[in-house]
Amino acid sequence: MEFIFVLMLIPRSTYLEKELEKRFDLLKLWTFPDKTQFIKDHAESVRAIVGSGISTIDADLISAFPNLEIVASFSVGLDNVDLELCKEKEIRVTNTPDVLTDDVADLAIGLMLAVLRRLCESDRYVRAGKWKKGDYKLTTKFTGKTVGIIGLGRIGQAIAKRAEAFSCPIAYHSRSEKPDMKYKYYPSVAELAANSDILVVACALTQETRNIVNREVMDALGPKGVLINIARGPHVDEPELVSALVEGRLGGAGLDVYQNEPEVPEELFKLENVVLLPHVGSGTNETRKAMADLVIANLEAHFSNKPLLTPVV
Ligand SMILES: O=CC(=O)O
Repeated sequence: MEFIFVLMLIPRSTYLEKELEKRFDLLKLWTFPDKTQFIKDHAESVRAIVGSGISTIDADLISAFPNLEIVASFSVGLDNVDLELCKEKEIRVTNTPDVLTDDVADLAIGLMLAVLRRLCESDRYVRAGKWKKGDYKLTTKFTGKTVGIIGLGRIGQAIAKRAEAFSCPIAYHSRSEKPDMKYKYYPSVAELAANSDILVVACALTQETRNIVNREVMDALGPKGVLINIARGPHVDEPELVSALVEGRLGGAGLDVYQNEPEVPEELFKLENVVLLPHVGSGTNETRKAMADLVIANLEAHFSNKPLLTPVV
């Protein structure tokens, strides 16, 4: 497909870049030192933007390209895209659901095990030669713990299925009860937290779910409770989380996402009951390739006037 200008905002996948280059005229924003000049020069030509889940696609960016037809995001989350404006301007939006569900759910379970069984800390113990001086301390059992999930969408359900294999009772909170689900529903997040050993954030980030894990929720989870966040940093009141962990009001946390990535509150670096990952939920070779293929398939469908594979708008 020649002379279709596609703008990629940040480098996320060399495979995606190469495959896009085979099919479109790819413009890589990060390679242009003067972004304002770049936008002036290419305002009329850009017909597609490839987003990434972490790059902001707001009113300013959208309005800078009057011939923009589609935003194809290399992510499932679209909280960084102004969806309302896209709707208004009839700009199509796609994301990459399903293909990353397993990886993100696997990682959530990995974080639960890592926090409760202190996997990272005991690895550091061996590497530092401390084992020769004595055994590592006892940790906390995972099997059978009650797992509370905020958001029982695709990823929430995949986490529930995996946790069930560890004999964990499952409970959840979502906007409304899902009658076809056998898990216990709590209409409030604080109630869910009070009745869970491990609380997992697995919902989309929206105005309603921003700071859904606040001080009240952390206090309800309590000094033995563990918070896992594989969704988005702004779901959690981060300064409150740091205080709760530092003061021992919360038992531990496994985090893949933060409010201001790649910044991570340094107070957390000292805590053994915290496992910190650099936003790698979908970060496997297999899944990132599948996500890239889906981005490309959506763009190809759009520019061949075929139905989009994973349309959101
Ligand atoms: O965070 C990653 C995604 O939304 O896919």
